Amino acid sequence: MAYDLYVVTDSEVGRGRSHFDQARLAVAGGADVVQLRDKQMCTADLLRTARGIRAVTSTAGALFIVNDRLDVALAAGADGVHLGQDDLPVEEARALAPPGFLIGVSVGDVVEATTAVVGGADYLALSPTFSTGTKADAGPGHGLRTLREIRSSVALPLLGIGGIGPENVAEVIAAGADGVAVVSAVVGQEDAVQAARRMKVIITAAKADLLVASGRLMPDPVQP
Ligand SMILES: Cc1ncc(COP(=O)(O)OP(=O)(O)O)c(N)n1
Ligand SMILES: Cc1ncsc1CCOP(=O)(O)O
Ligand SMILES: [Mg+2]
Repeated sequence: MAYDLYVVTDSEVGRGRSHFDQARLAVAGGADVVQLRDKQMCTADLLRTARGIRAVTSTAGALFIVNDRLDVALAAGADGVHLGQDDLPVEEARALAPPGFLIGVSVGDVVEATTAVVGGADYLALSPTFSTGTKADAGPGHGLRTLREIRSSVALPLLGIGGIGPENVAEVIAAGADGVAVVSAVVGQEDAVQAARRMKVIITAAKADLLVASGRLMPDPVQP
């Protein structure tokens, strides 16, 4: 399961585009995962939107995650749900979800990370990794030292989220993240497809650098 580039939709940052259009552009640019995140829509609209994004992500071979709402995720046939520390506890979601349904959990330290693992999480997101203007209540960034600590404590896929863009994504991967979740770096850009492609290129190169450094991949030969 690839989590390299995980794009979260946002009605305020998304330049007036619908969640569906943000998702369509994200997958056209190579996003591996799309999350529908909306705190304002009524449940019926959220479900209609989720069904549309389910279709476009399935066609593209990308994963589809719904933020907060296990009920909507299940009704739309999403691949999973993302839960924060104040949302439905992961063990409750696990008990309700069918086998194979993905549950992601936001964590801020090693204790929250190990608790989420015990509760049955499938992936973790260090939230926020850096400070961000996109989520008003996100608080200060936990930073790369915390990311490294979590990486060395848990084996689950680990994402960075918050304040990540082309300028710092390679550092986040080098610190041990399996991928990054972004809002403004993709859906906030005028050319969201190109922005996603650029992020993917940087992530892929950063992962290749790590493999070379670990001796598991031969470097490209230097051209004469
Ligand atoms: C991939 C990912 N990581 C973190 C979050 C934040 O979740 P949460 O802390 O529950 O905050 P809200 O997004 O619900 O405001 C996320 N949504 N996705
Ligand atoms: C949804 C969310 N959860 C933690 S930070 C964040 C917003 C990240 O937005 P950006 O990528 O624009 O910093
Ligand atoms: Mg939440």
